[in-house]
Amino acid sequence: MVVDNKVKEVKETRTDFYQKEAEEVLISFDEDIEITGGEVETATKEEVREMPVIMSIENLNKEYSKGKSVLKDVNFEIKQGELLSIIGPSGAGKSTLLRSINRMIEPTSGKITFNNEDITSVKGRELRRMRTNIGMIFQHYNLVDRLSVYENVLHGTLGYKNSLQGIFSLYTESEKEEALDIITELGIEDHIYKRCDELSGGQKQRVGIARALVQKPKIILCDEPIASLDPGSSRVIMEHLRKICSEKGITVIVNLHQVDVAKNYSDRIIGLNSGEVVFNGHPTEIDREVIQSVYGTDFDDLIME
Ligand SMILES: Nc1ncnc2c1ncn2[C@@H]1O[C@H](COP(=O)(O)OP(=O)(O)OP(=O)(O)O)[C@@H](O)[C@H]1O
Repeated sequence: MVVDNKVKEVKETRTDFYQKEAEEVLISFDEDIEITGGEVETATKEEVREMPVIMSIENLNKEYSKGKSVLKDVNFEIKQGELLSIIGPSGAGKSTLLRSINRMIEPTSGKITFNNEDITSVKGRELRRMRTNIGMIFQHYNLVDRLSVYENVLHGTLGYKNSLQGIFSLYTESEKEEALDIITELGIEDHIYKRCDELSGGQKQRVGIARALVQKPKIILCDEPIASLDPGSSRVIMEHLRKICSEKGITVIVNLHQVDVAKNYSDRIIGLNSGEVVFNGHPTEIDREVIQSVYGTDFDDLIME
């Protein structure tokens, strides 16, 4: 009886949480939120269709524990040079999906093809080579706090070095020049010799982007890049990501909680609900009905056993 009451209480609390999240998404969708700023140039549906495919995800499944699928038969293509946002409620599987793309998380089954090469089970040197092509930025930045901005950015080149060069942080003149150019592009050149723990969140995230860029990636994965930032800093970060995509032709994939931000900056949006792709389309196709399907939840599925 005590256990039954506890389960009921947990169920009600979690149901309230997800209902509140869905309501907040709908409210922010209806309002003009500060983060989105002014007009942003994104690709039309036709332009996205014309972009070449850089990666294919086929029948991707992930189970952390046997029989409990977190990703369920996920299928979609990623285009070269698009900004693709992944939206969905907490626990939908956004991080799992993003981290499966560079194999930080091993999928349980399915296939990932990158530049026509099956990367689902590559190992060792091949896996490292594949990862140099895929940069990543994180919600909590993942920088080395006691090192300077410059050193953190130069760390992005480590994927190209042997372990001895890496240990002694041996960087070439051209790597240093390039890092400097990228730091300047991101507007953090005044802080170049500062330790990263002296920076604001928005500045730290720009260091994270610069570190990903020196890696010369073809794809940048961004796991909730603005979740810890205020609206002003969030806008700066989204504008940089948009620019990287439009001007450098790098594919940017962003996990986002804010539908209005996804709608404003993306060329395409994928909606995940309980590990399934329930929407894959152009931002202009997002309406209240789509939001309900992405954020509507079968609450019984969310109860921990
Ligand atoms: N390492 C892990 N071991 C076991 N279960 C996990 C692990 N990582 C995530 N999960 C579970 O997988 C599901 C999807 O989690 P994931 O973090 O991918 O979702 P998300 O959509 O990114 O959520 P959020 O928006 O809250 O970050 C959740 O139920 C989560 O509890």
